[in-house]
Amino acid sequence: MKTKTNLTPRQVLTELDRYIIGQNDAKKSVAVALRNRYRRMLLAEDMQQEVTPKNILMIGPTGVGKTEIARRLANLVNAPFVKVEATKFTEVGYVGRDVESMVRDLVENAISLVEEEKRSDVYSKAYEKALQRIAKALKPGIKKKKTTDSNSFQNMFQQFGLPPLSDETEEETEEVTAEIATARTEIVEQIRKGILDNRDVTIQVEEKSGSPLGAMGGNEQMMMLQSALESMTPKRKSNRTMKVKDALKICVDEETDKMIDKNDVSMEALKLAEESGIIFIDEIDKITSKSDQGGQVSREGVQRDILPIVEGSQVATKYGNIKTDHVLFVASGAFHVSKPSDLIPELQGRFPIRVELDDLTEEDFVRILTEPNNALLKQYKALLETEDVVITFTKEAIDRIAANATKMNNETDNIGARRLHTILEKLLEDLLFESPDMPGQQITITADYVDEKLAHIIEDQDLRRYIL
Ligand SMILES: Nc1ncnc2c1ncn2[C@@H]1O[C@H](COP(=O)(O)OP(=O)(O)OP(=O)(O)O)[C@@H](O)[C@H]1O
Repeated sequence: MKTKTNLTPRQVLTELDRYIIGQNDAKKSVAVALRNRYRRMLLAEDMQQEVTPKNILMIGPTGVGKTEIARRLANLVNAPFVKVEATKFTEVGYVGRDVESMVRDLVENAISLVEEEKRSDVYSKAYEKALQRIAKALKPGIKKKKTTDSNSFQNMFQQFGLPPLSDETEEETEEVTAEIATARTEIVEQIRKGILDNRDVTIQVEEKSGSPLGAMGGNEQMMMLQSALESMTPKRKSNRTMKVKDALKICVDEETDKMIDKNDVSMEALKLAEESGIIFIDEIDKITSKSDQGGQVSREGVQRDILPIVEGSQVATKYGNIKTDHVLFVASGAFHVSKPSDLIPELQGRFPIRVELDDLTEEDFVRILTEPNNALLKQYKALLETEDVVITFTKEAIDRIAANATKMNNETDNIGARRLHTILEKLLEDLLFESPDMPGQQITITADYVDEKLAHIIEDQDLRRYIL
C-alpha cells in the first residue's frame, strides 16, 4: 500500500487548504504531528521508545472543521481513519476492553483500503477472465460429465454431522472446437461493447455464506477461528440466470477475489494501520469527571481504559495483533464545561499538542460555500445538472445564505458550518423536487429567491427551530 507519510508539513498544509477554510493553527498542528510520526519511525528503536508520540487535542465548538481536518489528513496520505465518540464507552453495557474496538475498527478500515487498492491492481485481468466465463456460458463447448470423489472437506463435514457444502459431486470437462473458440472470441467482443447487456445468461456463482458454524461472535480468539474457517471453507456454487451486464459484475468480483490473497491483505493492512493509522476521539471533554453525572460507567474509568491504547499497546484483532505505538490519536472536544486539565494527568500527557479552533464567521461561511474543492454550492449544482438543470448563485444570494446561517447560529444553537447544510437543503428543496420535470432550464438563485424561501421560516421562532 502506497502511503504518503513523508509529506512535508508545508505540503500537507497546502493540501488541507483546498478543503478547509481557516483553522490554520489546527491544520499546521496535524501537519507537524504527521511529520513527527514519520521522524519517530526513522529513529533507532531505543530512541523511539524515549520519544513519546505527539498526539493532538483539538479544542473548539461543534461544526468548525475538527473532524474534517483529521479526515482529510487521512485521505491525503492514504491512511486508515476512524472516528469514535468517547461517550459511547460510558454507555451502560460497555466494559473496559470494549475501547479496543476503536483499534479493531481502524484495522477494518485498513483492510478496505488495502483490498480496494489490490482490487484495482488486478481489475483488468479479472475483467478479461469474467468476459471469458460469460462467453463460455453463452457458447458452451461439448460437455462431458465425470463423477468425482467427494473431497476431503466433504468427508470432514459429514464426519461431524454437518450438512454437505455442495450438492454438486459432478465435474464437467468440455471439448472446445476451433469453431466454438472463434465464436466465443466474437462474443467476448460483443459483451465488451455492451451489445449483449440485456441477454439472459446462466452462470455458476458462488453463494455468499459465512462460517459453516454460523456466527460465533465472542472474543478475539473466536473471531480469528471463525475467519480462518471462513477462508478454508470451499464456497457453495449454484446456477443462476441473469442479464449479461449483471453477470459480468458478479464474475469480475469473483475473479478479483480469486486473485487476491487474503493473508497478504491482512498482513499489509495490519502494517498500514500500525504505521499510518489515525484515530479521532470526539467528545473527549465529556469523559472528564467534571461532566460525570453518575449512574453510568465511570467517565474517569473510560479514560483509564483508553490510556493504554494511546500509550501504545498490543490489541488482538481477527486479522492478528496490532501495536498502537505509532497510531496517531487526535482527540477533540468543545470543553465548555470542563477543561483539558480535568482529564486524568496521564492522558493529558499523551496529548501534548493543544490547538484551539475558531468560531466560524459570516465571511468564513461565504468561503465554505464556494471555495473548497467539494464546496457545498458546487455539490448542489452538480446534483441538479444530472437532471439537466443548471443553477447559478449570485454573489448577493451567497452573502444572504451566509448571513442567515450566522443569524440562526447566534439566535438558536451554534452548530457551525453544519447550519449551511440545513439551510441549503431547505432553500433548494423545491428545485430538487421539481428538477426532473424541467430539463434544459437555467435558474439563477438571487437574494430575493433566498428571502422568498427562507425569510418566513427564519422569522418564525417555532418553525425555525425544527426546520433550519
Ligand atoms: N473550516 C471549515 N471549512 C470547510 N468546511 C467546514 C469547516 N468547518 C466545518 N466544515 C463542514 O461542516 C461539517 C461539520 O464539520 P466537522 O465534522 O469537521 O465538525 P467538528 O468540528 O468535528 O464538530 P463535532 O465535534 O461536532 O464533530 C463538515 O461537512 C465540514 O465539511
